Amino acid sequence: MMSDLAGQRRWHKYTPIEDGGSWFLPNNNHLSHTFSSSKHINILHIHTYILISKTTLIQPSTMVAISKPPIEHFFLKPCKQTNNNHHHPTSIPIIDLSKPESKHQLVKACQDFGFFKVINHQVPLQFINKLESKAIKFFNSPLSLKQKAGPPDPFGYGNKHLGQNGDFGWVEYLLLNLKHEPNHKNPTISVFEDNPEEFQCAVNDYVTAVKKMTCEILELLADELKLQSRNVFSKLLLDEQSDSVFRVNYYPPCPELQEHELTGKKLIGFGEHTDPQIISVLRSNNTSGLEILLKTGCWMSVPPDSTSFFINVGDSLQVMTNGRFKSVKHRVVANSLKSRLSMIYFGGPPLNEKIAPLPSLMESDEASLYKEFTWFEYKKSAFNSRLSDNRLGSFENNQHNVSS
Ligand SMILES: C=C1C[C@]23C[C@H]1CC[C@H]2[C@@]12CCC[C@@](C)(C(=O)O1)[C@H]2[C@@H]3C(=O)O
Ligand SMILES: O=C(O)CCC(=O)C(=O)O
Ligand SMILES: [Fe+2]
Repeated sequence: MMSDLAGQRRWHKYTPIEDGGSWFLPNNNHLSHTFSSSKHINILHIHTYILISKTTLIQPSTMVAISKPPIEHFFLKPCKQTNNNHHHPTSIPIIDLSKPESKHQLVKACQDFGFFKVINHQVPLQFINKLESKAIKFFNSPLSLKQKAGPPDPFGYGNKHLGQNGDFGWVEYLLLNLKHEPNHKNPTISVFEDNPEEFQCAVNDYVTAVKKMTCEILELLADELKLQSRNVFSKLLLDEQSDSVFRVNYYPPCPELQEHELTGKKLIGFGEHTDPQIISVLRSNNTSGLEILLKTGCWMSVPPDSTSFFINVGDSLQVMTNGRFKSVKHRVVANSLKSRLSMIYFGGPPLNEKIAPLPSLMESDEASLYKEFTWFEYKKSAFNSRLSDNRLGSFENNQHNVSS
């Protein structure tokens, strides 16, 4: 069967191939070639590319017939278990920062979920709103302009590609380096033509306030864990050399998704993963999408709240607490009608910092669950991994060498 695809103007849905699957093709003048179903090649990479790209050229040499509906590859498997069990409803822990006695709850949240919501946080609303409006302006500007700040290597503007290893998502983002490096200019700055410094200023104000709140939380945690000093965690973020990053994610609405939502299908915005750093602090607009993986193996949707912060334990904090705190798996599903904008501060240690369980936390006969490594080593390995990989796996101590 041959299909001539010349001159398609809109997204089109086809059902032309033997297995009866339907598939989508973007509006793309360069797709003026003939597809033949005799050349079946099942490459997910190409399927997804064809599905999601409204702007990217697809080289004729990579054109293949598609035997399955590409949009299917973006669908997430529905959860068989239910999380709205009426007897034991699961809800996200809410920590009121104006009540220091909440530190007990804070530790419990890090142990049970690796995730919690923070209210009464003292981060000035004006910083949040200013940065949010500048970010929205950026994402709403022409693609050609945004691309001047890309591709992310790893910093800069990214569109649908996540990391360097073929992960995709229905998302655009700005990834910015917060590490103090002489002569380092964030790649995005030049894109804000009217006043480039203003954007950097908005980022600095926001990050400074969020970092302050984050350090307070880390100190409450250290306190409650009875660690030798309150600043064991926070000093890593406050260090001049702290390797922290900042990210703004923009999930455009996906109208094509509407018909599929009726059947309960979900589209990947940002695939499941854990964050490698110590701690991640997220603020989003009021569009849902974020989900966390519960111990039951069930994904729970996090109700959005633009006035609060959502915090998750990163892999490094899991290691420093020898597994007491959990680096939670999370993901974002795309929305058919509303855009989601999230801003995330990833607090990381200096590159040369040794990441290991804190001695004062270990019981006398307790063995480290992890091999010794520096943040540099872990980060390098993380950036070479795929989004959903179990990145800590190769740093775990196995049964034979735990006693050492
Ligand atoms: C596939 C990816 C994409 C990674 C690296 C690797 C695995 C984990 C991803 C994140 C998740 C947390 C923020 C980030 C900045 C980080 O440190 O790890 C992300 C990074 C990227 O978006 O580039
Ligand atoms: O954009 C979001 O809401 C979360 C994205 C995320 O988990 C990340 O960037 O690491
Ligand atoms: Fe994340």
